[in-house]
Amino acid sequence: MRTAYTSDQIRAAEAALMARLPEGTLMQRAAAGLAAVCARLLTDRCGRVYGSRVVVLAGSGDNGGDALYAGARLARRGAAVRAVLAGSRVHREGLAALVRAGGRADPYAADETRRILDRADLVVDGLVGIGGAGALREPYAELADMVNDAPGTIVAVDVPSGVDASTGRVAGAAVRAHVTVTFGAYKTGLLVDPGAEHAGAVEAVDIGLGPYLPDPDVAALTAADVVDLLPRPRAESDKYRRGVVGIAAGSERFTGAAVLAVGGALRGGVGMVRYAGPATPAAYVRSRWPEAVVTPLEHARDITRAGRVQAWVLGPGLGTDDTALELARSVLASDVPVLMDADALTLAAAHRRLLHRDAPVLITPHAGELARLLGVPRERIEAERLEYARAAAAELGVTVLLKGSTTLVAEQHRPVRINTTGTPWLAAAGTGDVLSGLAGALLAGGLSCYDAASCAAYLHGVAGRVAASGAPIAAGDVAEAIPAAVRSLVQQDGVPEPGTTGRPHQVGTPAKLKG
Ligand SMILES: NC(=O)C1=CN([C@@H]2O[C@H](COP(=O)(O)OP(=O)(O)OC[C@H]3O[C@@H](n4cnc5c(N)ncnc54)[C@H](O)[C@@H]3O)[C@@H](O)[C@H]2O)[C@@H](O)CC1
Ligand SMILES: Nc1ncnc2c1ncn2[C@@H]1O[C@H](COP(=O)(O)OP(=O)(O)O)[C@@H](O)[C@H]1O
Ligand SMILES: [K+]
Repeated sequence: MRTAYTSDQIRAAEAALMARLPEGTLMQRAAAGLAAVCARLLTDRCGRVYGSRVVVLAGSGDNGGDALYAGARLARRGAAVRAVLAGSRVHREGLAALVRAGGRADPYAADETRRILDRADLVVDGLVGIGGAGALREPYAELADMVNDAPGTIVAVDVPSGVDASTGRVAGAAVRAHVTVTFGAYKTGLLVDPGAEHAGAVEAVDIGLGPYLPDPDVAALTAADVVDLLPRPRAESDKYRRGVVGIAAGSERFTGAAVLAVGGALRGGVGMVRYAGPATPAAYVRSRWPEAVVTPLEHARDITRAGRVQAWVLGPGLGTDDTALELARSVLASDVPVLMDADALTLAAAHRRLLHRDAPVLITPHAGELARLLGVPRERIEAERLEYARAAAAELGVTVLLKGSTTLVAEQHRPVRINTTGTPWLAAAGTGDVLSGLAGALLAGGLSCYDAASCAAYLHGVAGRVAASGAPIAAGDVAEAIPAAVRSLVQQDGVPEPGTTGRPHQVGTPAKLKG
C-alpha cells in the first residue's frame, strides 16, 4: 500500500523526529536525496553533471533552503548553478553553502531569469513546499509560468509550487514538474488531480520519518495489494460459490450500456452473470454474450425471476422514466450489495430515499453525477475532488467511487483510496459501464464495497493502458483487456505503480506535452 499524508501530519512527524536530531540534519538528508535525483537526471540528459546548467528557484522558506543546499551539492560536482532568489527573504545558510560551492545567486529579475531558464538543462523548483497556502502570489505565479515554458527538465522540491500539498488543489498558476522529489512520505496532493498531474513522476526520499507517521490520510493500492485482494477460484469452487452478479441496466433507447456492463462483469472473476432488463437490450446482451443468463423483464416486479445474486449493478443506460424508477426500487429492495451508476444516480438525485437501505451501497459517479447528487456545481467537484468524495460518503452514508483522471474511493472512517493507473484514453463513452460491471463482479465475489471499488478502479486503469498502448480504444476493448491486466499484475510484468510511473510521462519532454 502506498500511503500519503497531509502537510499537518508531515509537520507533526517532522517535529517529533527533529527533536531527536541535531539541527539541520533533516534538511541535509532532504538536500542530499534531491541532489542525487538531479544528478541522475542531468546524467541522463547531458551525459554528466560536470558542465551542465542548473537554475535553482529559491523561495523564502525551508523549501528554498532544500533547493539551495542541493544546488550547492551539484555545484561541487561541476554544474554551473544559478539561483534565483524570488522571496522577500532567503534561507541564509543554504545561500551561503551555494556561494561557497561556486554557485551564483541573484534576486529575481524577469528578463534575466527568463534568459537563464531558456538555457537551463535542469530547473529546481524550491519556491514553496508544504508551507504554501492559497494561490501563488507574485512574483511566484509569473515564475511558475516561465518555468513551465522552459525547455529543461523540471524538478519540484517536495511538491510542485502552487499545488496544495494536502489536497492536490491548484488555485492559479502552478509548476508542472517532470519529477517531484518528496521528503519523508508522499503528500496527498501528489496523488490527487490536478496536483498529481502537476507532479509528474514522484520519487520519495527517506529522511527517517517512518516511525513518526500517523495513520495515513489517503492510500493507493499497489499491484501486490490488488493481487492479494482479488477473489481466486479454488479446487472446491463452483460457479455459485464464486459469486453471481446481477446486472440491471439498459433500456429500449440505451442498449450498449447493458452490453458493456455485462462485458465488464464477465471478466471480473464471478461464476455467473445474470442480466435482467427490457426486451431489446436483453436481446443484444444475449446475442453478444452467450455466457450471460438473460431474463427479459416486462415489469419491474419480475426482477425476482432473474434468480439469486450476491450483488447487483444498477443503472447504466437504464433511463430515468417511471419504469426505470420502479426497477431501481425493486433492485434496491433486495438484501444484497448494490452498485449504483449512471441513471441510477440521476434517479437518486431526485429521490434521495433510494440510497437508504440496510445492505451496502456503492455509488460510482463522475463529477457531473456527483454534482447532481450533492447539489453543487460540477466545477467545484472537479476542483476539490478529494473533499467532495469524502463529503459524499459522509452525507449519503454510502461508499463513493468518484471517477476521473484519478479515481477516488471514499468511505466513512477509512483513508480515501486513490487510483492513478488509468490513462486519458479511457475518456471514451461506455468505459464507465465496463467499470461498473467489473466492480459489481468483485462485490459479488465477496469483496467489501471499499475493496471492490478500489480493485476495480486499479484493474480498469491497467486494462485501459493494456488496451490502448498509445492508440485510441473503444469501451469494449477495455473489457476484453481485463484478463491481460490481471495477468500483468500476477506476473508483476511492467505494472506501473500508482504515483510513480503510473501516468504517461517522459523526463525531458516539455511539460505541456505531458499526458
Ligand atoms: N520541517 C522539516 O523538518 C523539513 C522541511 N523540509 C522542507 O521545508 C519545506 C517546508 O518549509 P516551510 O515551512 O519553511 O514552508 P515553505 O518553504 O514550503 O513555504 C513557506 C514560505 O512560502 C511563502 N508562501 C506560502 N504560500 C505562498 C503563496 N501562495 N505564494 C507565495 N509565497 C507563499 C511563505 O510566506 C513562506 O515564506 C518542506 O516542503 C520541505 O521542502 C525539508 O528540508 C525536510 C525537513
Ligand atoms: N482523463 C482521464 N484519465 C484517466 N481516466 C479517465 C479520464 N477521463 C475519464 N476516465 C475514466 O474513464 C471512465 C469514464 O466513465 P464515465 O464518465 O462513466 O463514462 P461512460 O458513462 O460513458 O461510461 C471512468 O472510469 C474514468 O475514471
Ligand atoms: K516546490
